[in-house]
Amino acid sequence: MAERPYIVGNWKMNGTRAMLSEARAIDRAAQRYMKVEVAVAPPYTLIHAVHKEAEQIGIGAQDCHSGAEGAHTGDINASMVADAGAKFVILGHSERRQDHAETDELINAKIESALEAGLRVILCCGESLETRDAGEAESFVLGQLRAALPIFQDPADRLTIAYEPIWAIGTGRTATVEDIAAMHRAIRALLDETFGEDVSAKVRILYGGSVKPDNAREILAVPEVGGALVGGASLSAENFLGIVVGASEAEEV
Ligand SMILES: O=C[C@H](O)COP(=O)(O)O
Repeated sequence: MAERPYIVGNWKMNGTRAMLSEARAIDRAAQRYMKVEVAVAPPYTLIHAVHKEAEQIGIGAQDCHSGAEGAHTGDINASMVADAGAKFVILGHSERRQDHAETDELINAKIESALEAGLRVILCCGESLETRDAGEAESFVLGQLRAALPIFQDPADRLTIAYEPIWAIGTGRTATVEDIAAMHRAIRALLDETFGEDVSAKVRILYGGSVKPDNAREILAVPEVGGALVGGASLSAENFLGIVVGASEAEEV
């Protein structure tokens, strides 16, 4: 694996200031696992507070608006999350695509705006169960990525991909390691073809979907997997750090 494994906690719509103690615990413990890059994406309301607590971990946002400042009540743009302390933004998550009808076009506009604001992007992709059962998982996922990859001029520095099969998110059901490896290989081949192998090698591909302390090591030991995007298990420092430990152990194998 070219880079350190990257373990990112996506807190989704969870967390009040009471979560700051968890963030502090994650940050302090992360200093013991320097072979792993650790980050969290709190809700907008906590980005600045977590950023102020964090010495070791990276801080990101879960979304951003595609535009500059202006009359968009309730929206937050990329410069605003960067100003609050975020260094990356998660874009294209299936919950945004489903709950907010986000299209590839809108996601692309958000990517452009995030890159302009100096943010790194974690670009999510993943198929539904129907698509997988129809045998179209790979073409669907690669189609999602083909729509966005050409925007990245400097992918080595700016892009991380998160493959998250929708049917594995929050369900307790993970894809098999064979399925994960196969999809990650297909994504890698697309990155090689789009950017060339040297640049592609610097882009990590994360797996997301019910990653927990008890399955983290097995998933993260898959050579094609460069880390994990963790939802539910990132809400407790103990569970999240269990995954960081799994990543650290998988790295030593
Ligand atoms: O962004 C994280 C993913 O949606 C995975 O969520 P989960 O770990 O709760 O399944």
